Amino acid sequence: MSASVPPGVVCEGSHTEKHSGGAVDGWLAFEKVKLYTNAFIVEEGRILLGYKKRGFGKDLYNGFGGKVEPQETPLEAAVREMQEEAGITAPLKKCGTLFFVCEDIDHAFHIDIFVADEYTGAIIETDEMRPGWFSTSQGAPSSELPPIPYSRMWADDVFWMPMLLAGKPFIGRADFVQDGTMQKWWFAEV
Ligand SMILES: Nc1nc2c([nH]c(=O)n2[C@H]2C[C@H](O)[C@@H](COP(=O)(O)OP(=O)(O)OP(=O)(O)O)O2)c(=O)[nH]1
Repeated sequence: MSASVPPGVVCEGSHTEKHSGGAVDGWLAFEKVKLYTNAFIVEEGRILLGYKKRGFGKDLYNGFGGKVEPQETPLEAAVREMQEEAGITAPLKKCGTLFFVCEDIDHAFHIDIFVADEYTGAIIETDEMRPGWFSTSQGAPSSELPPIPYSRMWADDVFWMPMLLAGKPFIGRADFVQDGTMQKWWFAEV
């Protein structure tokens, strides 16, 4: 199916809507868009997340990422951020794109999401992130790792993370109001 996608979401081919909802009809308005990255290591039934120690998204678990600098491609930025925030180098591949709008921030976030199934280097805690492994097989009694902590992640992640883990490319948008509530969302496989 290829029905229209939310404003800000770019979809060149066809897509299949997977999740949508929210308490309001309209999407939040935005003027400027800034480019960001977010990257994950997924290997052998586990995923590397970082507990964000400061700044935007403080106290939430997330992938490793940040702003794309003017001279960089999103892939270069994703590799750099992974090195800066977790100390490792990974052959990242793009797996999705997220458009994120916060009522109290003057720009929208275009976030390219990357994943790799291997890395080199030693994982380290940094000033920004405390990395840790989580089980990707939710509820599997044999796993010694904790399950993915969705209740301590951005509220939209539970919708697209299963597509990332299944290796299915995805797009989506989530709007948040000032108190941190997600007020509208839409996600699709592409
Ligand atoms: N999982 C998830 N990540 C999100 C959402 N919204 C959102 O901005 N992010 C990510 C994108 C970026 O990786 C990160 C925001 O970047 P940041 O605030 O760390 O960027 P920054 O400019 O401070 O970073 P830096 O370049 O200085 O390292 O949060 C979301 O809804 N879910």
